[in-house]
This record gives sequence, C-alpha cells and structure tokens, in this order.
Amino acid sequence: ATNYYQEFGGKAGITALINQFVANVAADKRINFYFAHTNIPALKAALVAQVCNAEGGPCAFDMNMRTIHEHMGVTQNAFNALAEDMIRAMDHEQIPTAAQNNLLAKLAAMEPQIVTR
Ligand code: HEM
Repeated sequence: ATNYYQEFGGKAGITALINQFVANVAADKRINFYFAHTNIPALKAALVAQVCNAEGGPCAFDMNMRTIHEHMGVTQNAFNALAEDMIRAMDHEQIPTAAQNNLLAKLAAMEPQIVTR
C-alpha cells in the first residue's frame, strides 16, 4: 500500500502541516471563535498524533471525536470551513494530491461524529 505517512513528510512534515492548519483556523473569522478557550499546544499535539496515526505512521491515537465535540454545536458550515483551512494548509505544504485526498476522505468520514447542528 502507498505509504502516505512518508508523503506527508513523516512526523516533521505533519507537524509543519498542523502548525499551518491551526494558523489558518486562527485567522478564519468563520470558525475561530470556537477555539477562543482552547489549549492550542494540546490541540496541535493531538492533531499531529491523529494525522500521523490515520496516515499509517507510528503514533497512537484513540480520542473519541463525538465525545470531544458533542457540546460545541459545530455546524455543517463550520465543518466545511475547517476542511477548507486544511486544504489550504496542505497546498501550502505542497502535500501530493493523492495524499491530500486520502486525508480529506478520512476527515469527511468523521463529519457525522462532529457536526451536531
Ligand atoms: C474532521 C474534523 C475534525 C477533527 C479531526 C478534529 C479533531 C480534534 C481533536 C483531536 C481535538 C482534541 C484536542 C485536544 O484534546 O486538545 C479537537 C478539539 C477541538 N475541536 Fe475539533 N476536530 C475536527 C473538527 C472540528 C470543527 C469543525 C470544529 C469547530 C469549528 C472543532 C472545534 C474543536 C475545538 C474548539 C476543540 C477544543 C476543545 C477544548 O478546548 O477542549 N473541531 N478536535
């Protein structure tokens, strides 16, 4: 199977991607209010582990997306905005298209656990 973990640049590449992604979200007035009280270093560490795990890297990840997000009132529009911010981050980091599509499909599959209204 294609090793998308390597196409993301391994742990260092995923860390750079998540830094760019969180910067995009922080600058995105459509959704940044959701993160006003969030511990950003903890969020980044969790997202690096999640993407590393999802793309076949040597990282443990077992957080429950429904439990984490169920009280946030995340809308479909907010979910779509966040996905756009990830696409922009992947373009910025020049992640190959097939690898981008693989991660986007995995994020899209989580939508029913995250969008609650
Ligand atoms: C597939 C898409 C998403 C994934 C993979 C994801 C992943 C995560 C993860 C792993 C955490 C835990 C971070 C931690 O424990 O520190 C988290 C927390 C959080 N997520 Fe998401 N998330 C997604 C979509 C969204 C959306 C669309 C929003 C709102 C626009 C959102 C808002 C938040 C907030 C505010 C927190 C922080 C909770 C806190 O401060 O305790 N997430 N997310």
